[in-house]
Order: sequence, then structure tokens, then C-alpha cells
Amino acid sequence: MELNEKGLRERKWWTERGYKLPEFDRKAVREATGRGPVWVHFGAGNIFRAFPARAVQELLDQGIMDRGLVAAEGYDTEILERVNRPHDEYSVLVTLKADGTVEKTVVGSVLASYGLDGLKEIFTMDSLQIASFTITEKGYGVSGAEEDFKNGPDRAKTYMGQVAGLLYRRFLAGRKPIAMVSMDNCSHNGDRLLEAMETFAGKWCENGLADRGFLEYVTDRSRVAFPWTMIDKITPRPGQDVLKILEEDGLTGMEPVVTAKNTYAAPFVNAEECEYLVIEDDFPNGRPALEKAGFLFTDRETVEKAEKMKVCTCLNPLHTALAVFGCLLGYKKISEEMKDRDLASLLRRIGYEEGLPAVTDPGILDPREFLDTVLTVRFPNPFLPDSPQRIATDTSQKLFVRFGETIKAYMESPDLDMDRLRGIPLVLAGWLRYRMAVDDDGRLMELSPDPMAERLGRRLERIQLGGCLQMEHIRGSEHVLRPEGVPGPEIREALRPVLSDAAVFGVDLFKAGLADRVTEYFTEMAAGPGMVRRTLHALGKGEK
Ligand SMILES: NC(=O)c1ccc[n+]([C@@H]2O[C@H](COP(=O)([O-])OP(=O)(O)OC[C@H]3O[C@@H](n4cnc5c(N)ncnc54)[C@H](O)[C@@H]3O)[C@@H](O)[C@H]2O)c1
Ligand SMILES: O=P(O)(O)OC[C@@H](O)[C@@H](O)[C@H](O)[C@H](O)CO
Repeated sequence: MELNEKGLRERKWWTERGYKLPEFDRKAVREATGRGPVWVHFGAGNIFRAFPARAVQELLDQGIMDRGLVAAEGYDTEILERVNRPHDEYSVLVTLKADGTVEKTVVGSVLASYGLDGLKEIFTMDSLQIASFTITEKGYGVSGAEEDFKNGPDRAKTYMGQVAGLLYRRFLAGRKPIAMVSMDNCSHNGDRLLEAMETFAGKWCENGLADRGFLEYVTDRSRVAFPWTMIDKITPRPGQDVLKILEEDGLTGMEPVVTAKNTYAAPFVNAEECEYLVIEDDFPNGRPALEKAGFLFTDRETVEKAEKMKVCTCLNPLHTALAVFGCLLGYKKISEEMKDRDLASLLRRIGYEEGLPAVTDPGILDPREFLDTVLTVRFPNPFLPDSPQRIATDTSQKLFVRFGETIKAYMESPDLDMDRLRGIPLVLAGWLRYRMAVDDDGRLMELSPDPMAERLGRRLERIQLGGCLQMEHIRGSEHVLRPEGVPGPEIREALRPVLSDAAVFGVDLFKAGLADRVTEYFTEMAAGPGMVRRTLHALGKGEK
């Protein structure tokens, strides 16, 4: 059986095998969506399929919505060519519950998909209420946009430049209202998107390439809003065990692909059951009744607290700790790492002892309860094929949110004692140790992609694993530093440019008073094979 319009005409085949199918009239909804689209989502990746697309399907099934989603892909159009189009935009969501049961849902709420060029007309339409984004933390950058600033809205090439160009069309069409909703794991994510749009609008107005009112439009919240959000649902890359379940049912053509841009995509997506989407209720052109699908609409202050709780304390920092140490210790699965006493103890330390005291209760979610569930139910879920390698992707873009905010809170509050921080500096040191691309057994290790890889590589290239003479020829440098457990002045100097980089850590670690501790932990872990484990273990026993 194939996942497409033709295959889905045989509803019995699917229902007999336990698939939940779309109940709405897809043809009618496709036509209505074509005539008056309400929601375009940028970033046709896994979380989009697993969460917003499924939520919209629920509302279409209940008749609460009458138009579906338009997916937009401006970074990796191979996803559309290889995954969306061959399956008529359908996908299968496999929900992997912690009790081992599996729920299979065919999601048909995406009605069309386009490259960014294909959105020009849609952005002029009155009906459009929401443009949402899951394009990763690095997607909001404006560096390298100098040509776009000179060329203007119609000829922009960068991602953010093209989005600003679409907004300019909406402005020209009559300053029509819209909500631009970032759903990425960045702190104050709405502001990241606003800053990017403001930068382009400002430059284009300044250079006489856009009507003067454009900047005013972009920054007028009653016209263009950039609500903040907190999104949560662990959605790993499509896993082989899940593919097997689908193939055993008799489905064909479901194999995952890895695109040239390194996106892991498939006509199915696997995710946990737990999910939260907390959104600032600021939609100048109205919005569907998404609260009926469980979205939590609230004010900005509450979103900020919820996001700080999740992204900066109770989930994502712990994920990053598992990512760097998992890769160093040879793990391939997050749930396996949760059985490792040293790692579990590190997470408890970072979560309960170091993170929670800096968190303000958002009211709508209880931080301690949230953290308990993360550590006892969600991360240990053995059915979820999540890997440290996925989470280690782009770590340089995540540290300032995942740890920097807590460090800042310790710097600012007289009630929080920076000297108590041990787990957080150990993770930062662990990340530097990870960047050496040698695991704790002394074997070369493939690193997950990171936009700062080259820069970091150059900064750290002189440092190599102590006690590993065979590594010398790999680096080929005559001025190799081989840490021997205790940091000397050369190691300190070599690490200085990284540790003082506030763009990476959110703060200058020297100013925060943490640079020495990170240097010590790093030096110890780089002293030779087995030292990562030994350092972790010592921390767990309270010896650090
Ligand atoms: N997967 C999860 O568990 C999860 C949960 C909550 C939030 N998120 C957020 O969603 C983001 C995407 O996660 P995913 O699971 O969909 O990942 P994915 O790898 O499946 O998809 C990534 C998407 O981002 C796009 N993209 C990547 N780099 C880009 C760039 N430089 N500019 C523009 N677009 C770019 C890709 O084309 C793709 O559409 C995460 O980075 C995170 O911020 C993910
Ligand atoms: O998606 P990223 O790359 O920002 O981070 C990797 C994971 O930490 C993240 O995807 C979590 O699974 C997610 O934030 C859970 O809600």
C-alpha cells in the first residue's frame, strides 16, 4: 500500500491496521485553502508534521477549521521533492507512548507546499492570519545579507531576506495584518524574528529600496505581531524500528532520506505523546480556535516564564548535556543514557540543584513536576528513537539559550551563588572536549554539523588528547598542546578566545567567574582516554 490520495481511497485497509485517518473532506478543504489560505508554515521538518499539522487535522476533523496548512520550504526543497510531493502531502505520525503502545495517524492537513518563491501571492491575501516557523535556531541569522540590503525586497536571496520580501508584498497589498509566529527553541523567539524583519525593513528603507512606511508597518504590533511561543514535543529523526512497524503493516515507499543539506526526513514522523504549545495571544488578523487542540494562549510574560522553564532549565539544557556526553561515551540512544548513573546524576544536579533555583514558576506548568516527568518518563522512554547525535547538531547556536540564561540569573541575583555551579560548567567543558572529535576511548568521532565548526576547529586545533601519541600525525602540528590534567598557562590562553565569546555562551565566562572551572574540567577530560568518564563519576560522588 502507498501513502497517497490513491492509497487512501481504500480506507478499510488502513483502519484494519489501526491507522486513524483524516475525517474531513480533503478536496473541499484543499479548494478552500487555495482560495483563502489562513496559515503558512515555514520549515517543513519533523516537528511541523508531528505537532502543528496534527493539531490542525484535529480541528478540521471537528469542523472547527475549514482550511488547512500550506508548507513552505526555503532552505531544503529536497524535503518537498522527496517526501511531500510523492505522497500528496500526506504523512504518518507514529506516536510512541512511554507504555510501549503505538498510535498511527495519517495526517492530511497539509494541502500544498511551496518554495518561498511560490508564496508571493498568498502573502497578499486578506485571509492569511498566521505565518509560523520551525527553521532551527540558526535560521534567524542576518549575517551575509549585505547583498540583500543593496538589492531590495524582490531580489533577496537569504532566508530572512526572502521572508522580509514577502512581508513587503503584504505591506504593498494594503498593510494587511498578520501574526509571524516563531516556534523555534530560542529565547524570546518572536523577537528573534522581529529583529531580522526590522533589520531588512530598516536597510531597505534607508537605501531607498522600500516605501518609507514599511519599517513602521513591520514594527506596528497592531499590524504585524511577533508572538512569543514555547513549543515542546520530543520529535526525533525518523527511526528504523518505526519504519519496520509501517513496513510490517504493508506500507511501501516510507524509507527516510538524508538530504544533501543533512535533513533527516521521511513520509512518517515519530514523536512522543507529551506536547505543549504555549503562545502569546497576539494575532492581528484573528486566528483559528487552536485552544480547542490544546494550545495554551496566554500573555507574553507567561510565555517567557514557560520558555525559560523548558528551554533554559527543565528540558533542553539536560538534552544538550546528554548530547555531548552521549557522543563522547559512545551512546546512540537517549533512553540508554538515562540508565547511566553518572549521567542521570549530572542531569539531576543541573536540573534540580542548579537550574530550578533560577526559575520563576510560569503558573500554567509546574517546573518541578515538568522536570520530574522529563527525567522519569520522557527521556527514559525506550520506544523513542532519539539520539545524542541529533541533539548535538548546531550546539554552538544553543548554548547561550540553554545555559547562558541561567548563568546570567546567577550573575544578577544576590540569592544565587555562582560557586555552587558544577554541572553547568562541566557540560560547557564537555562540549569543548566533544569539539576535539575524539571520543572517551581515544577514537576519532564524527561530529554533528554546526555552523561554527570551522571557527571552533581553528581555535581548538592545537589541543589534542593527552596520552594519545598516535593522534599527533592527525593534527600535524608541531605546537601541539597535550593537557595532562592540570591546566597550564598555554591551555588557558588557547581556550581564552572561546570562553570569552558571549555570542556562544550568552556571557563572557571570565566575567561570570566560570572560565577557570570550565578550563579545569576540560583539561581533566582531555588528559587522556577514560578521563571523561572519570570526571563525570567524580562529580556524581561530590568530589568536584
Ligand atoms: N524536533 C523536536 O523535538 C523539536 C521540539 C521543539 C522545537 N523544535 C524546534 O524546531 C526546529 C526544527 O526541528 P525539526 O525536528 O523540525 O528539525 P528537522 O531537521 O526535521 O527540520 C529542520 C527544518 O528547518 C529548516 N532549516 C534548517 N536550517 C535552516 C536555515 N539555516 N534556514 C532556514 N531553514 C532552515 C529545514 O529546511 C527544515 O525545514 C528545532 O531546531 C527546534 O528549534 C524541535
Ligand atoms: O530541536 P533543537 O535542535 O533545537 O534541539 C534538540 C532537542 O533538544 C529538541 O528538539 C527537543 O527535542 C525539543 O525541544 C523538545 O521539545
